[in-house]
Amino acid sequence: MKIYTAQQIYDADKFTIKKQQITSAMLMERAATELFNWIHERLQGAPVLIHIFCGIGNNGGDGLVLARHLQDHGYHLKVYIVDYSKNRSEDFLINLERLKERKVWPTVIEKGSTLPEIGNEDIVVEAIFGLGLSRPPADWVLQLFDYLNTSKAFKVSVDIPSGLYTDRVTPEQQAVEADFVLTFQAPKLIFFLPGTGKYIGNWAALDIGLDQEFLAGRETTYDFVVQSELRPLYREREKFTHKGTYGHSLIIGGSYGKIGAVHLSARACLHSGSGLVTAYVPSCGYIPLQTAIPEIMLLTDPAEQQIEKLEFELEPSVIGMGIGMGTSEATAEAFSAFLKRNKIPLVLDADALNLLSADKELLGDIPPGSVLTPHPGELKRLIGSWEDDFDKLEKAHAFSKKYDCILVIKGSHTFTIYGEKGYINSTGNPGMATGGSGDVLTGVITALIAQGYEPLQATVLGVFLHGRAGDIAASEWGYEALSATLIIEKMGQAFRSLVSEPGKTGESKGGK
Ligand SMILES: NC(=O)C1=CN([C@@H]2O[C@H](COP(=O)(O)OP(=O)(O)OC[C@H]3O[C@@H](n4cnc5c(N)ncnc54)[C@H](O)[C@@H]3O)[C@@H](O)[C@H]2O)[C@@H](O)CC1
Ligand SMILES: Nc1ncnc2c1ncn2[C@@H]1O[C@H](COP(=O)(O)OP(=O)(O)O)[C@@H](O)[C@H]1O
Ligand SMILES: [K+]
Repeated sequence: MKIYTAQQIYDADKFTIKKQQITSAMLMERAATELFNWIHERLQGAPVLIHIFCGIGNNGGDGLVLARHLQDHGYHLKVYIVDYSKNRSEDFLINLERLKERKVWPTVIEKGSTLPEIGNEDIVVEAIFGLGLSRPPADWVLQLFDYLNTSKAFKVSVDIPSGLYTDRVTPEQQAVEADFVLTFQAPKLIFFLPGTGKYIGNWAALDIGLDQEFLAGRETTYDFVVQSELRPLYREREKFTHKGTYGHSLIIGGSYGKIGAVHLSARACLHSGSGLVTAYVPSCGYIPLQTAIPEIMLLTDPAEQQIEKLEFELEPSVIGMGIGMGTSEATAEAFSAFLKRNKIPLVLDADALNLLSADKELLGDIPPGSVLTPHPGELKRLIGSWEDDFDKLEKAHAFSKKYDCILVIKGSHTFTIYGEKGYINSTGNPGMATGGSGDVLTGVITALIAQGYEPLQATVLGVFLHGRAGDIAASEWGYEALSATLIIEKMGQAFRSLVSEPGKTGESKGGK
């Protein structure tokens, strides 16, 4: 699902209006009718009080159309005009007249107005600012946002939470904290970034019939990856195949007290379809790993407690490395010498990333197309600190281009960055914020590369399946009890769901 910029949406509006020979007011009618249908379907005429706060632009116009439809269907409502400017849009004015024809007279809220009482059981719909916000709102408007935020009423934002920009974040940012955002046509990038996503409890994208051909023709930087896009990538196993068909993964890592990390990666790799899995660990890992996972093979470093040599004859299809490996001087030296010799594709995580951050020259030695999977702390060490999420993305793209690597920014919505492009993951849950879940991801991506998936496809698919397995595990165990091992156990179901379930598209988890 492409993520469009505000300008691309405005362009699509214009194109659609021209091609379908409709007026902009008709497009607004269509958009707001979708809003109404969504709400009506859920409320079914319930006698709840709905407060609708409208701005004076087209976002406010949507609010007015919604108010008219709710009024026509007998809902109990109060409508307000947040009068932050005298530049009313044409379609706002048309719809204000249409509402007044129904004898609904909105209350004007301006600087100094007493704000309306909102009950805990009421519903607030806010259509104050949409994509058009271009400068900080006036203080009294910000106070209104605060007032809405302190209310316990369920808050629905139209298109985006008022106060958020679509293409930047400001340090003083103040916005409506929406329980639900009903957004037009496609989700917006800000829904998925930690700094702005927290204003979005949940969201749904409403199809307002913008021209599909025009939209499909737009180049976008980001894609919100949904199941229907991944399904065609999935390679079914064929009958006359053998373990050699599905690659040999080598998992390198571990140190005294952190052998479990290799256990998790290797097991995840095994359960994600790698034909063969070997682990390379310090000698202290031999007995526990051999005992815990009989299906894998082991190579050991001569050193007992940490990796100090990193030499082996094996020629695996791919190497996943760094988990639990430590960053001691001896390990760093072995790692550096290994990188100079190695030509095999790499998936680098945890301490491999920390070692690269400590000596950035080593980044020149990683094979092109390698996958790096940092969590935010590791990312900061790799690319330096950032001012906000947009700055972070810019630096991540620059890093990926400079070192020709795939950068996986792990988080609530994991971003896979490769060159100019970014892929936003749609699966996963806060239960996965538990030690070892990243080690599992390393194993999953490694296994997919071993099976012949291109590294970028393997990464995007692996991140999705890892999150899906976490979601399946959470539905059974809840968030608190979720553990990395439980994620691995659900990998099979995650693969199966890719082919057997229809998959949701227009609606997703939010940031709260
Ligand atoms: N035909 C269309 O273009 C459609 C637009 N739609 C709605 O239109 C919205 C965009 O509408 P607009 O472009 O009118 O913009 P908004 O309604 O978001 O904002 C209103 C106007 O306020 C002004 N403004 C921006 N920041 C301000 C500030 N801090 N203080 C005071 N004034 C400020 C701007 O001039 C802006 O145009 C979308 O988010 C969506 O809700 C939908 O109705 C679908 C169709
Ligand atoms: N709140 C969350 N929502 C969705 N996924 C999450 C959340 N928190 C963590 N995850 C996922 O769990 C994994 C955690 O990785 P990481 O921090 O490296 O863990 P560890 O180092 O303990 O293995 C990542 O894939 C991340 O995307
Ligand atoms: K809004």
